[in-house]
Amino acid sequence: MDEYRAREVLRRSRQKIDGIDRDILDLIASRIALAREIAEAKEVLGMEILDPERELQIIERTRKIARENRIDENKLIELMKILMDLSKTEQKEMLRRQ
Ligand SMILES: O=C(O)C(=O)C[C@]1(C(=O)O)C=C[C@@H](O)C=C1
Repeated sequence: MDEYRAREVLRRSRQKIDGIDRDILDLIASRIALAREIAEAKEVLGMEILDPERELQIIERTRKIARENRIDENKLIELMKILMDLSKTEQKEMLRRQ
């Protein structure tokens, strides 16, 4: 790869990463919106916010996907735990405000 091409690859790849980051953040916002809906449903059903069995399913699925894509599984699981923590914080906040 010559220097001209390397600069082009850097520029284009960063542009794609910016688009992907935007999509990831939009998807996180959609995930949180769904968690808010779930909080309402759980309240009606008299269910706890925390569902350890569901969280375990999500973690196991993440582990599988990490392995298939050769991504550090502990890091990816950490990321999913952060997303689930975000949901729970939002859910608690939502129910507190009611
Ligand atoms: O699926 C649920 O019951 C949710 O409330 C969503 C969610 C999640 O973020 O994926 C959050 C908290 C629960 O402990 C399990 C999963």
